[in-house]
Amino acid sequence: MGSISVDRLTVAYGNAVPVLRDVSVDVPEGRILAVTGWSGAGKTTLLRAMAGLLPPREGTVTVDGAPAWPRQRRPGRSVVIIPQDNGLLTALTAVENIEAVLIANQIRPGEARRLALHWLERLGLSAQRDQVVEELSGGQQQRTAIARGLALQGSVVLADEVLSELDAASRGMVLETFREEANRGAAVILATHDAEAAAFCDAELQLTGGTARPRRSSTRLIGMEMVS
Ligand SMILES: Nc1ncnc2c1ncn2[C@@H]1O[C@H](COP(=O)(O)OP(=O)(O)OP(=O)(O)O)[C@@H](O)[C@H]1O
Repeated sequence: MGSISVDRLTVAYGNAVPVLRDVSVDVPEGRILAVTGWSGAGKTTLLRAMAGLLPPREGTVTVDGAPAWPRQRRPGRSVVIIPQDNGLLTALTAVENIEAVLIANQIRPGEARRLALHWLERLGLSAQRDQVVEELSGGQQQRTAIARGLALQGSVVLADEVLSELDAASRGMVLETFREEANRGAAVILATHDAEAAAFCDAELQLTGGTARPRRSSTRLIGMEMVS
């Protein structure tokens, strides 16, 4: 159902030295890719380029066979990004945050409510559904953002450092939901510093270039069939 292909991708901010240089990776449907690397290595940059939010300087990103850039504004929810900073509206409740995004994506209000409640329950947040976000703990906010992203049922799911505030039990639950998403047919990409989470994934793309060593190859891939 979902696949993403990154081919010889180079991304830079303005005229600066590229953050990513010559990165290639394919994530077929049903697979989970971990994107690892030190702070500043370019994990968020890669996910944003995969989502079509940043233009390639060179190379391409292809989602389900279509170019990710320029980003399509047509209705549809093929690529979903769960951002590192959550991006929740703090004055709204957990359920309202999810409903608002679903309704903005052409889902009818009744169905949006049903889906929002389902995903909050799936992430262990039924008791928090009517609490405003600013009253939730960091980990509860992170799980709310994950529930909001998964409720969109994207064919490609990009999760940016979404485990950082979670205890071990919650991390396990979230990884299990990502596995279910992959089993549904999505391609899942998880940027993480967590070695255990990376080991749970089907393959790992380690970014080693960053801005500190821009002349070195940016990628190393562990996991055979994803090498392109
Ligand atoms: N909007 C921007 N404008 C200019 N430079 C940026 C911008 N966003 C990120 N960078 C730079 O790009 C590099 C990679 O940043 P990025 O956020 O992709 O790294 P990361 O691996 O996700 O880091 P972390 O693990 O700390 O989240 C950094 O040197 C950063 O300063």
